[in-house]
Amino acid sequence: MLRSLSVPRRSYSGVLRINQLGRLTRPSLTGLTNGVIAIRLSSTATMSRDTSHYSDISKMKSSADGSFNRLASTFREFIKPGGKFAPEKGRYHLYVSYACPWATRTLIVRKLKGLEEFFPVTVVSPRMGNNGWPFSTADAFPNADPDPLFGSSHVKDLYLRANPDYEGRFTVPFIWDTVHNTIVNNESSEIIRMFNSAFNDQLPADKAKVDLYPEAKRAEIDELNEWIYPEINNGVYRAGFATTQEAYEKAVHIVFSGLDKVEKLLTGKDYLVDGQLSEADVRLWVTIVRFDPVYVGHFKCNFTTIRDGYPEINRWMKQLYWKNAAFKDSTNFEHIKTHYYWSHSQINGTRIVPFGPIPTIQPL
Ligand SMILES: N[C@@H](CCC(=O)N[C@@H](CS)C(=O)NCC(=O)O)C(=O)O
Repeated sequence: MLRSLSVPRRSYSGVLRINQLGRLTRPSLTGLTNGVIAIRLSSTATMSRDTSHYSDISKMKSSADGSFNRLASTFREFIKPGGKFAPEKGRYHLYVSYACPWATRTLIVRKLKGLEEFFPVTVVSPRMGNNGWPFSTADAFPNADPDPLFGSSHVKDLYLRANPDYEGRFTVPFIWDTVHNTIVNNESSEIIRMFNSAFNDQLPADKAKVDLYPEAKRAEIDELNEWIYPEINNGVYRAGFATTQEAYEKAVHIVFSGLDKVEKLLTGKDYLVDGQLSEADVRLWVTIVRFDPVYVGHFKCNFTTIRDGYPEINRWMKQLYWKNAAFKDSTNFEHIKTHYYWSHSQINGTRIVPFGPIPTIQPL
């Protein structure tokens, strides 16, 4: 496709880069008149600014003491009636990875709330290389999709389309708005809150009444989220991405003391907050289901496994997986295992994906 574009100088002065499949990713320049150049548009044309320090996770810097600190998400708008982003069918799109726990939160809640038609989903390939998350057109993988909106080759192309000056990591999940052609929100904890309530008046009664953050239980849920996120959800990453022995040991002890607390909380109970499924379960579950297949080995969280060391957590996890399709259908162990073991070459240089555990999740 050949198009004329007016582009600022810096966007065509970028260096040549080779993507993970060995392809040249600089757009080819075919003419230049008065600042208007003809660019043979490849889907990578939007990414000529050098953003490799954000897209390549193997080059991610840790803090001076060797600990991992997650950057805050930056697109933080809300879908709400009367707002810039109104709750409308056919308007939004959800981009996810099956591998990513934060993205899996959004898939689970989307399904629990029956929002499939409001948020069509695109799944990236699990092999995150030096350009970040690829779509299937750049890296074919079973159950990965092409980008249906723009034919982008990588998630980063969409971030730079939304904001050419974007500074930050190119993360999933995120919601794309086809009216303003931008990212509405890339923070899963906020996306699941929107899913929980913003579309209720357009949903059938049985789905509208599903409430994962009920008024009466909010204080209890907030209190759980407050320690489960740093100690467990992000805790496993802090153990796995630590670059000193000291930072790792500190982080891994926090993970297991968090799990000990959860084991006590779940004893004899089906849900964290008495009697009902809430967002606290969803937020914890996505980490627990990855624990034995990935975090025990890859992130060195190996004091014990969930199946051997935490019978109550294991029972809770299996029940949700085997009895609730929203959980099982949002989980793809092939994507999960491949992503972590393949993508973090700073931790697993051979990129070998372990065969076990067998089974990946135990039967009920
Ligand atoms: N705060 C974000 C975190 C999302 C996130 O870190 N996603 C990871 C995958 S699990 C990602 O896309 N990382 C890409 C990168 O850091 O380059 C959320 O909860 O939505």
